[in-house]
Amino acid sequence: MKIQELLKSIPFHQTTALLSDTVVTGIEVDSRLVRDGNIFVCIEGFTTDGHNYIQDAELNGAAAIISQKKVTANIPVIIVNDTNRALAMLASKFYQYPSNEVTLIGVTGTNGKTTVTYLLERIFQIAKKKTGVIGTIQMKIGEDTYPVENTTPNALELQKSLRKMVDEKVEHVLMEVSSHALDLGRVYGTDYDIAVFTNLSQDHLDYHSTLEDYLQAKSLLFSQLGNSYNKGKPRYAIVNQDDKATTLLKKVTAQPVLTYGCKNKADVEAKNIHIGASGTSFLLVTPIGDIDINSKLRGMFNVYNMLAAAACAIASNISLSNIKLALESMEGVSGRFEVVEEELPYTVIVDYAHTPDSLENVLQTIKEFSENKIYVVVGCGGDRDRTKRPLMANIAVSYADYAFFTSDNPRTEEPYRILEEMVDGLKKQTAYEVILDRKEAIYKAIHQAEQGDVVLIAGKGHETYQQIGLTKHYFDDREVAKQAIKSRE
Ligand SMILES: CC(=O)N[C@H]1[C@@H](OP(=O)(O)OP(=O)(O)OC[C@H]2O[C@@H](n3ccc(=O)[nH]c3=O)[C@H](O)[C@@H]2O)O[C@H](CO)[C@@H](O)[C@@H]1O[C@H](C)C(=O)N[C@@H](C)C(=O)N[C@H](CCC(=O)O)C(=O)O
Ligand SMILES: Nc1ncnc2c1ncn2[C@@H]1O[C@H](COP(=O)(O)OP(=O)(O)OP(=O)(O)O)[C@@H](O)[C@H]1O
Ligand SMILES: N[C@H](CCC[C@H](N)C(=O)O)C(=O)O
Ligand SMILES: [Mg+2]
Repeated sequence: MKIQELLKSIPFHQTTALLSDTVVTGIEVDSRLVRDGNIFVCIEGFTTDGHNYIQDAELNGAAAIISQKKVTANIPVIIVNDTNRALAMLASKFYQYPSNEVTLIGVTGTNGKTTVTYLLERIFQIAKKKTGVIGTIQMKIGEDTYPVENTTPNALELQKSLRKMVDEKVEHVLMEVSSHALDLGRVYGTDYDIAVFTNLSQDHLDYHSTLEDYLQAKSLLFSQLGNSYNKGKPRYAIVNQDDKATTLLKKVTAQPVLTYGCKNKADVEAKNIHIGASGTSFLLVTPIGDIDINSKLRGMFNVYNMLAAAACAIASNISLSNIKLALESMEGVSGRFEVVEEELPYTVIVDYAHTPDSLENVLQTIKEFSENKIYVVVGCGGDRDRTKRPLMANIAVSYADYAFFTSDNPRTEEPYRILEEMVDGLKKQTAYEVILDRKEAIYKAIHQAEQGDVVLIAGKGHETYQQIGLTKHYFDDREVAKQAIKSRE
């Protein structure tokens, strides 16, 4: 694409040199990956500043620089107010607005995003639509999977991935949209057909200064809904009527709203809810009719996830019978309430609960069906919201009979300090121990379990690493749990 054509996507900019008829061969944000004819976009990061690498980019053959500062270079420099936003606009144009060519569903909220996207994947697969998924676990195109760094990729990766999906005939894309992504403009210029909100509770207060700030970031998905390029498509906002944050989301969206809930009157509701040890049943009440659902997913929080997915499916013209078939055939999501081995005298569950609210939900669910003691193995991530540490520790001991506090990705923090911050906040004398090494903690918990006990290993779910310092060491809670179970025999 000619550079003049590409630059039409960022109308207000200044150039330091007259631009030739240069053909842009690609866009790059990492100077080390720049190739001949690429334009290099300088991003101010959290660790370093892309503006420091302009010379590297030049040496690697960059054709032009997009900068938000006055810089000197031997190639044209295009100055914009905000390079993050410019990147999103340029990438959307370079990849020819792929979000206009698929039905794009964005899911945001503190908990349940991954679960809702996989419920939707199942629903659209049952309805014989080719799907793509972008989220915490991986990126998926049909059945092909690709590793990811972030829950929501940066704008460049996102537009590239969406184009690949269009090329591979994907019709419905289900993607998680994190608050970081919304705040950093990773999804500007992306045209969502449906925006879904799960819930809001405390997380990420390291990044967002207050809960209001965090909500404001999440609300961008709703205020941006339908403000993009293709004006022809119907769009919907799907919101949780039982969550206070929904009031703001309804205000900021200009699109029709479909509500779901169990407590307050909503368009899509669950009635006669029964939460059992092996699954959940309820009557799904919707504007297009009512239908009984018998799901293998456990916990009240999963009723909410199923309602969010069902509301979204209804907005996408999927029949109730297909919704039922999909919800009932869903076995679960990797690392979410995953029972490690069936047929044991005790139960071992691996779950991705890494926020106070999710930990409480999952422990509440276990408490409802457990016959005996509950053991919990849990930690808190390093370089992340410190205020959730004492909250999670208190929740762990108030539901479990015994807690093992252990490492969960200490990253660049001193691992022991994180655990100290957890236990220092404990409000009552209680039964717990601190075991720094996660494998040792899992072994000890599993070795103590007796008939009818439940061991919950929380926080890492599907993750296959333990990050200590800057190094990710291979670690899978499910594999370690299996080894611990075997070592008892
Ligand atoms: C805080 C944050 O969002 N960081 C993201 C950011 O990294 P960074 O700010 O550290 O980038 P940096 O290293 O300072 O580099 C700045 C710029 O200089 C460039 N550079 C750097 C070196 C060089 O030699 N040449 C060069 O050009 C880099 O390519 C970059 O463009 O940009 C990277 C590339 O896009 C991201 O992978 C990285 O996410 C890190 C891994 C991260 O942990 N992010 C978390 C907090 C996050 O975003 N999480 C949310 C999910 C949260 C949830 O809902 O639970 C997510 O969406 O994943
Ligand atoms: N609707 C919900 N409400 C509260 N807790 C939930 C809900 N759904 C799932 N959980 C809990 O949160 C954990 C994470 O679920 P999930 O991965 O679906 O959320 P997520 O929003 O994608 O998280 P992340 O922000 O890490 O991407 C689950 O393992 C479960 O313990
Ligand atoms: N998306 C979340 C995942 C947290 C998972 C937990 N295992 C941790 O490392 O804190 C984050 O990056 O904050
Ligand atoms: Mg997720």
